Amino acid sequence: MESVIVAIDGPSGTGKSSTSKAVAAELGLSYLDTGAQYRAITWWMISNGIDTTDAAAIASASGKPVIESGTDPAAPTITVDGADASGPIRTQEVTAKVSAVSAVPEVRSRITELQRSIAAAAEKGIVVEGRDIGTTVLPDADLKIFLTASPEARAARRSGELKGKEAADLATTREALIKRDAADSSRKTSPLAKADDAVEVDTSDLTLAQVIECVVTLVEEKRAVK
Ligand SMILES: Nc1ncnc2c1ncn2[C@@H]1O[C@H](COP(=O)(O)OP(=O)(O)OP(=O)(O)O)[C@@H](O)[C@H]1O
Ligand SMILES: Nc1ccn([C@H]2C[C@H](O)[C@@H](COP(=O)(O)O)O2)c(=O)n1
Repeated sequence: MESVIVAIDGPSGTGKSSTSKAVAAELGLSYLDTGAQYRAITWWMISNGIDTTDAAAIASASGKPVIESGTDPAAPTITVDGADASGPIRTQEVTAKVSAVSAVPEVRSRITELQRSIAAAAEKGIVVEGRDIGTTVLPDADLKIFLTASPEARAARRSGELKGKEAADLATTREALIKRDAADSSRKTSPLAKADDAVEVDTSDLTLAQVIECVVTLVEEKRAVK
């Protein structure tokens, strides 16, 4: 079977990670969570005392951390300077600061290069999820999907996830999602955007299983005509 490259983009909480992992596992493909890489570099900046509001300081430190991503969809990994970063990158502090760090052009060019080399090394193909995969990172992807969902649906999903941990009420969660999407969509360098040739899937009223089935079908259709 020929290798296939699938780009899945969309705002926060639309189901990119859950869908991409499941589709990759079902089709025997690799999986890359590019948001985890931006979170990892943000965590490194915070841990190393870099002011995350100072774009020049972020730019000059951006080449320092060594970020590695494991692409097995059953057990994706992320390390920074050899240490497991999968827990620390999910804190509210990282979530609040990741948009500012990922807007710095030097950060984006470094992480984009890393993403392209990982995709090129995936022999059977890969599902890569993020914000600018179809537009900038892999503009020649075989299939581009843009997932959307209403802010209400996305906030409800996130609140369900956070229950008992760093729980916030629904309205606060909704506002935080909207604020992060606005920052990610309005930055100058490769903003969150739908590629012209992407297939848009509104997941608001679909179960996760339905979204997975829809994307698997789209990949299989692409493979059949390759
Ligand atoms: N169609 C769906 N119906 C109900 N819940 C869903 C659906 N898709 C995803 N979820 C749930 O919503 C939450 C967010 O999903 P996921 O992390 O995959 O989104 P995401 O787009 O990758 O978000 P982010 O960009 O913030 O990482 C998870 O708890 C997931 O199980
Ligand atoms: N291709 C990407 C992926 C992610 N980012 C930034 C913007 C997001 O707010 C942040 C965290 O992503 P998440 O873990 O929520 O998917 O990372 C980006 O700029 N480009």
